[in-house]
Formats: sequence, structure tokens, C-alpha cells
Amino acid sequence: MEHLLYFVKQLHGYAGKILYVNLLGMMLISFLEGMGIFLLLPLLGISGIMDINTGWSSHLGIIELLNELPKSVSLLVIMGAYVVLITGQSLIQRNLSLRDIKIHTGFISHVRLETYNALLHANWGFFIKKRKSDLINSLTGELGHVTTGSYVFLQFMTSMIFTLIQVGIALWLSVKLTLFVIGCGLAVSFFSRTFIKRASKVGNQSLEIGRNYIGGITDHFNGIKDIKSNMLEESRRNWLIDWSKQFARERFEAAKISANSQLYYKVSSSLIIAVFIYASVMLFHTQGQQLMLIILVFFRLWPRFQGIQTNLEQIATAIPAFKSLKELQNACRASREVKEESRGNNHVKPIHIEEYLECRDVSFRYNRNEEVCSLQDINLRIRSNQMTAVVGRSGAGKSTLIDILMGMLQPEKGQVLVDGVPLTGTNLLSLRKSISYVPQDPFLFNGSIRENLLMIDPDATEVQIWDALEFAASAEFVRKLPQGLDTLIGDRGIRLSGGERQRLVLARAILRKPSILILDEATSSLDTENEAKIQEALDRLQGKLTIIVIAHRLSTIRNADQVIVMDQGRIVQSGEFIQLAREKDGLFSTFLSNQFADSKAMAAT
Ligand SMILES: Nc1ncnc2c1ncn2[C@@H]1O[C@H](COP(=O)(O)OP(=O)(O)OP(=O)(O)O)[C@@H](O)[C@H]1O
Repeated sequence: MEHLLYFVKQLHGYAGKILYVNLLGMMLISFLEGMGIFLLLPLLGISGIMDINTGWSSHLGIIELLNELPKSVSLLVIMGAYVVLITGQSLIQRNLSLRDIKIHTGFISHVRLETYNALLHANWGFFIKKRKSDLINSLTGELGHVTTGSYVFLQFMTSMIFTLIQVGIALWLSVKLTLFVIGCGLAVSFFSRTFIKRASKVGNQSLEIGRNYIGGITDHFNGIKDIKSNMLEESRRNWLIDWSKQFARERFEAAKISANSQLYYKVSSSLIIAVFIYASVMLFHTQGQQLMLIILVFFRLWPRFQGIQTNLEQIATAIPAFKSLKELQNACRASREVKEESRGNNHVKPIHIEEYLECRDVSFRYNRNEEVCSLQDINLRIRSNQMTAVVGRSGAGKSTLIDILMGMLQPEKGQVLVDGVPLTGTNLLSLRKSISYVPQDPFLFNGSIRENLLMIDPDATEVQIWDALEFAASAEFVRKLPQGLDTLIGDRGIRLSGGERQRLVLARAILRKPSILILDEATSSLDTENEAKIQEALDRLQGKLTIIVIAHRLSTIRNADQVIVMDQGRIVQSGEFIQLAREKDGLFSTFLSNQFADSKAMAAT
């Protein structure tokens, strides 16, 4: 309930006064509906179905007034009033429905944007702990349930208001009978609590099943090449068959709860109505027309009671989604990269490192329950406008070190400092703004080459774009493409080769005019010719910007000012290339001899 109230509060905060206007409108509709019922009273009298000139109804002013008019005129008055009432009610209803839709869609956009915003500002540590497909599911399926849930809540409020007004009218007609029916209604609701509990349980299952589906389908498309090449189609098909069975069971369970609840409600309603009419006639000796009116009122009221019950079940089904979305928002806020409210990234100015970027006694673990650290007691200085290379075996901690240096991950112990100032809040974003990072597995958006490049700098000129492409040894292949810069490169750039993708991402990184360029195995997919071109370009940049390179091929870091050798999360050697090459007992020397042996073997074949 607490989670529902959270979103209802948000709905209130979002819609403000409009929500009250809508609630007032709903009351007006209920009131007009009640008035419509009253019109039946004189109609029944005029048509001769019952005598309205005796008993309590004769004291109603409107009846007295109508009695004084000729029958044809009073009939016209009643029918005219009826048409006016229904027209007025329908106009208000139409207006309210449109307003409802506006509130509803606006509110959902608001929740979607808020969740997305929270996700955008969450730190990298948050994302590496989460399953990507769960996040996708939150922004699609769960958000859909929250949408329906909040809409149903609006309907629930309408039903409650309508019911209260109708109960008020019924109380005016007969206190005893109305209290009797309300008592019965409460008893029915009390015994139907079990349906709400079961609906909530099904809601949890449905959430889990939805997550599993998105998770499985995302895995499928991420790994489609492996699935096809390893002929895993059958196992994936079996996965979907199992999932479909689970889904069918869950849907059936949900439908069963709803059908059982309706059955229970209808049977108990008929019982109550039977007992009620019997009691009215035999025990309370209610007058004919009053009884007729009460019956009319309650025939309109009971479906509302049932509607309320259905609404409560639907809300209970949606509550796990409310809870999950709220927890996601809270988790994002707790992992917010910069604690203070950011006005967006555009106002952040890039930092200029005067002397060095430093790691002081840094240790880091991905999982605090594990004993082994991915980084252990790292002390390191990266000098401004110099080239630093990081080498080490796979799993040594090179990428983790880069993530720490970029402020993507926060050290568990120790500090990262920029010119002696600890990396926190605002200077973190400034540092990030001055970095261009080319990862191992470069990412391109589904769009044209031009769109992918302009994403980083929308104001870049044609000349700047081609300069960046030249730098990254990609101008030639882009020129050869039929549509040149406007060539569509497909999902994640699938229509390009691995090497072409790497070069484009490098061009994009350069277009940003960074003061720090970080390359994480950024030339690993390149042939020797293109790698040599990029090497030359990097050599030309040396001394003009700070370059950090993770490299397996040691030939590419010959000109580095400093080489850091990592092993099992620690820095085991550091110094100039030549100096390290001379330390015969060092790990770097082993790497060099291994690579030398490899290249000799290659040359021999
Ligand atoms: N997201 C993660 N969750 C848990 N452990 C991780 C995660 N990423 C890396 N690790 C662990 O941290 C250690 C260092 O990994 P890292 O990716 O930094 O190594 P690396 O030197 O960059 O390796 P490679 O050259 O293969 O990319 C490894 O033991 C790895 O298993």
C-alpha cells in the first residue's frame, strides 16, 4: 500500500488542482445520475404505474408542482428535464474522460522520465550489479503496470465517490434499509479479501515471469551469433516452451481469481437482494414507490461495489510493479553519481590537468563479500600531456583501474586526485567531460555514420569530421561507402567490420577534442597497416594531450613515457619502456620475450 500511496502522491504532485477538478466533476456526474433516478418517480405516477400523491413522495415539492400541471405538460417537463440531465451528464463525462487521459498519459511520461533520469545519473557500479534486461523490463512492462495501476486507482476513486453519493441518496430514502445493505456489502467485501491477497501474489509471479521473458529474449538477441553457430536453437526453443507454460499457468490463475471473485460477488449480491426485498416488504413494510426507488438505486450501486472489488484486485496485481519501480528509483538515487542536483551536463566545464592524475593507496572490490581485491594498494601518477601505457595479463585489473581513474567506480579504500584535489561531485563530471574513452568493445548507435559522430559534438563542421576520420584511419573506407557519411551502420554498427567500428569510435573520441584520451585495447581488431596509421597519429598527439593506453601488443607502446605493469590487482613494475625491458626478472620482460617468440614463430611459418 505504501508504494501505491507513493505514486498516488506523485500523481497528486504532478496533476495538482486538475485532479480536484476531475474529482468534483465525478461528483457532479454522480449527482446528476441520482437526479435521473428521481425523475422516474413522477414518471411512474403519470403513467399510472403507481400512486405518488399519497405517502412520503407527495411531500416532495417537485411532485406537488407537477400535480398542478396538465398531464401532457408535466410529461413534457419530465422528459425535457431527463434529456437535459443526460446531455449535461454526458458532456461532463466526455470532458472528464479526455482530462483523465491527459492526466494519465502525462503522469506516465512523468514517471518514465523520472525513472530514466534516475537511471541516467546512477553510477557505473549500479549498472554492473544489475541485469540489463531487468532495467529494460522496468522501463517497459513494469511501467505499463504502474500506468494501468494508477489509472485503475483513478477509476477506483470515481467509483468510491459515486458510491458514496448514491449511498447518501439511499440513506435519505431509507436509513434502515441502506444501513442493512451497507452492512451486507461490508460483509461481502470482508470475505472477498482473499481474492485481493491472491491477486497480489499473482502480481508478484507476473512480474517475475515478465522479467524472465525480457531477460531470455535479450540474451537471445545478444547471443544470436553463438546460438546459430553452435546450433543452440533447440535449447532456446525449449526455454521458450517452458516459459510459455509458466506464462499460461499464471494467466489462468489470474483469470480464475477474477472469475471466482465475480461469481462470488454475483451470487452473494443476488442473495442479499432477495433477503433485502423480503425484509423490506415483510419486516419494514416499505411503501411501493420508495421500495422501487431503493431497488433502482441499488441496482446501480451493486455493479459499483463489484467494480470497486475488481479495481482493488487490479491494484493489488499492480502493486508489485509499483514496489519494484519505486525500489529501482530509490536504488538509482542512492547510487547517484553526483549527489547534488545537476542542471544537466551541458553546463559542466572540462577540467584541465596541470600536473597529474593520481591514485593514492587505492583498493577496490566488485563484491564486498569476496576476499580478493580487483585492485590492491594502487599508487600511481599519470602526468599531464604524457602517454601512460598499462599492461598485464587478462584479469590483472587494467580495465578496473581505468574505471577508477575515470571516476566510474569509487575506490573502497584510498583516493583518486586531480592535481592533488580528491575526485568528488563536480570535479568528477568535469574530469569526465575532458576524457574521451574508447572501450574494448566499441559501441555505435543504430543510425548513420554522421549521426554517430555528431552525437558527440552537434556543432562539428564537415572539415572537423573528416579530420577526425583521417586521424582514425577511417576516412578512406567511409569515402568508399555508397552513402559516405550518411551510410546507415545498423544495430550496434553491425554492418561494419570490427576494425571499422573501432576506427569510427576512435574518430568520435577525437572529435570531442579531449584533453585526456583513454584507449582500452582500442586497436586490437585492426590489421597491422591501420594499427600503424593510428600509431603514427597517436605519436603526433604525444605531448599535446594526456594519453592512457591499455595494450596487449607491446609494439604499440614503445613510445610511451611511462609503462605500468599490473598483476593480480597490483602494480608490479612501472617506468619507461626501455628501463622495464632491461629488468630481466620483471614480468614486463617475460611479456616481451613471449611476444618476441610469437612474432618469430609467425615469421618462420
Ligand atoms: N563486473 C564485475 N563484477 C565482478 N568482478 C569483476 C567485474 N569486472 C571485472 N571483474 C574482476 O576483476 C578482475 C580484474 O578485471 P579487469 O577487467 O579489470 O581485468 P583486465 O586486466 O582489464 O582484463 P582483460 O585484459 O581480460 O580485459 C578480474 O578478476 C575480474 O574477474
